[in-house]
Amino acid sequence: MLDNNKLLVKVKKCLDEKRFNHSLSTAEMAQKLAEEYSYDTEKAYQAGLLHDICRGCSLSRLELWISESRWQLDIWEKQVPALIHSPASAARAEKEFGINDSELLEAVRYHSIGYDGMSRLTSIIFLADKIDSSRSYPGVESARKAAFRSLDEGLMKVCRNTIGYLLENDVLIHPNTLILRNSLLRRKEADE
Ligand SMILES: Nc1ncnc2c1ncn2[C@@H]1O[C@H](COP(=O)(O)OP(=O)(O)OP(=O)(O)OP(=O)(O)OC[C@H]2O[C@@H](n3cnc4c(N)ncnc43)[C@H](O)[C@@H]2O)[C@@H](O)[C@H]1O
Repeated sequence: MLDNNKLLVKVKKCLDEKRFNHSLSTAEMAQKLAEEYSYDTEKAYQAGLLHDICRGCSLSRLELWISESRWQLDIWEKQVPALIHSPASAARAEKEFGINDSELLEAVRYHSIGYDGMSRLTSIIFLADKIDSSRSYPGVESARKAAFRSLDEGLMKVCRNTIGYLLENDVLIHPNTLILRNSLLRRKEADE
């Protein structure tokens, strides 16, 4: 595993100040969630730091990162340029940062859209990206509290916020997030 200080310096070079601060607070939130849910806090912190390393890249650069990697875009991601930075960040983490931990890379790759059946780390990064201390949209505080009651409760709130936000903006919603939300709802109903 890379030394955290070296990683911070390298990640800082990839991002503007606002994005770097978001990545840092996502890493800190991921570390807290990992502690809460008995996961490797160091790995969660590093995944949080790396999750957006391609967020500032041009579309052509994003496509280049993907084309030179084993990662692929699905048919929905191909239609939403704002989603391409996630698989591209996984590709860059692997190639430029030398990360070879497949669980960490998968958490970076799926941090925007999630999917039903996510690992604990992927769930933590999906959540941390949306509830980190730099976010201030309506409903974020309630999602933060839910995330520390249970991972599923946090995921449910974050899916609801994300889907509502995308509907409000009349944009395409990736089906992974809809399927994740339906599955969480089913699990909740089965537990009641
Ligand atoms: N399932 C999906 N299908 C299709 N497109 C998707 C998607 N999930 C995310 N996207 C879009 O993909 C982009 C990247 O998303 P992410 O990968 O989740 O977030 P980001 O890089 O930190 O992006 P940014 O910070 O610029 O985005 P924003 O504040 O608008 O928002 C980032 C996130 O913060 C939350 N959020 C922000 N403002 C909100 C609001 N007013 N209400 C509720 N939730 C809000 C939402 O979860 C939102 O996705 C975003 O533009 C997002 O809209």
